[in-house]
Amino acid sequence: MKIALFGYGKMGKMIEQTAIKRNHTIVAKIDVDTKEIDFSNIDVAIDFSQPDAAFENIKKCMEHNVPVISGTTGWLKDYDKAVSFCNEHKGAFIYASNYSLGVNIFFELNEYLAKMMKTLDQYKVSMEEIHHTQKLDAPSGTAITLAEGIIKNTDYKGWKLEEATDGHIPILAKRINDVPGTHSVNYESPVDSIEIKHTAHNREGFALGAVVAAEWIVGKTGVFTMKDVLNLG
Ligand SMILES: NC(=O)C1=CN([C@@H]2O[C@H](COP(=O)(O)OP(=O)(O)OC[C@H]3O[C@@H](n4cnc5c(N)ncnc54)[C@H](OP(=O)(O)O)[C@@H]3O)[C@@H](O)[C@H]2O)C=CC1
Ligand SMILES: O=C(O)C1=N[C@H](C(=O)O)C[C@H](O)C1
Repeated sequence: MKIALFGYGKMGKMIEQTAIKRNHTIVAKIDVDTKEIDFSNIDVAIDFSQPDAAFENIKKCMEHNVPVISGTTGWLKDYDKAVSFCNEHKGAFIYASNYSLGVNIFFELNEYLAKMMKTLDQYKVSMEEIHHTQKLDAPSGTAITLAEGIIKNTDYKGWKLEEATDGHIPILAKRINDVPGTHSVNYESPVDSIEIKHTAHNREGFALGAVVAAEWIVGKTGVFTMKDVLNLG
């Protein structure tokens, strides 16, 4: 496949390595200064750029009928607009807050646990995410997906950064040098606690998942998720 990378930072570079190992070709590396893009030579675009750049990049690809894999976080206020735009242009689009297989299994586990905890009022949930200090958004996209998975299956009304007492899930976002991404969900009662945790050791899992999603989407039309790609039901 001929892949265009929107964003050639930490993730763009890792995706390039993974794509080449899987016999794909990187035909474009696009950043904020790129003036012209030859969309006729692109099979699929992968966007790991910045929160304020992602939506415009995604729309540009859809306008030119190029399927888009979106990994950038922190732009989700525009997600519904991206879905409408994709449908209007009969495009193909996947957004995932986290492309790693392990985190997508963790998402399923989180929802299963939330269903079991729904009626157990003695347990209070909280979440923690830890990332490197260059990260622009907080909480992480993955933490938001985890919170949404709990909210969907319990009576929690929403999430809040740090302290939360009024039916919201508190999320603590920590920034520590070089941490690729750690997420934990904790249920605390007066007598015990239950914690589930995912720790990324490096960025390879994110990159592999994004390339697998790119391979999967070519030739399809519609808006999909990693559940579709990984057949997680
Ligand atoms: N979904 C997932 O699985 C994962 C998602 N992410 C997300 O991916 C995004 C990128 O992460 P990461 O690679 O670590 O970040 P980096 O900051 O290392 O890379 C982002 C790159 O995007 C470039 N950029 C800025 N503006 C534009 C633009 N308009 N078009 C194209 N590129 C642009 C930046 O260039 P410059 O430096 O010159 O500004 C930079 O090179 C983040 O939102 C992060 O949260 C990260 C890991 C996994
Ligand atoms: O910025 C990062 O690095 C990461 N961002 C994603 C997120 O916001 O959840 C995924 C991963 O945790 C790494």
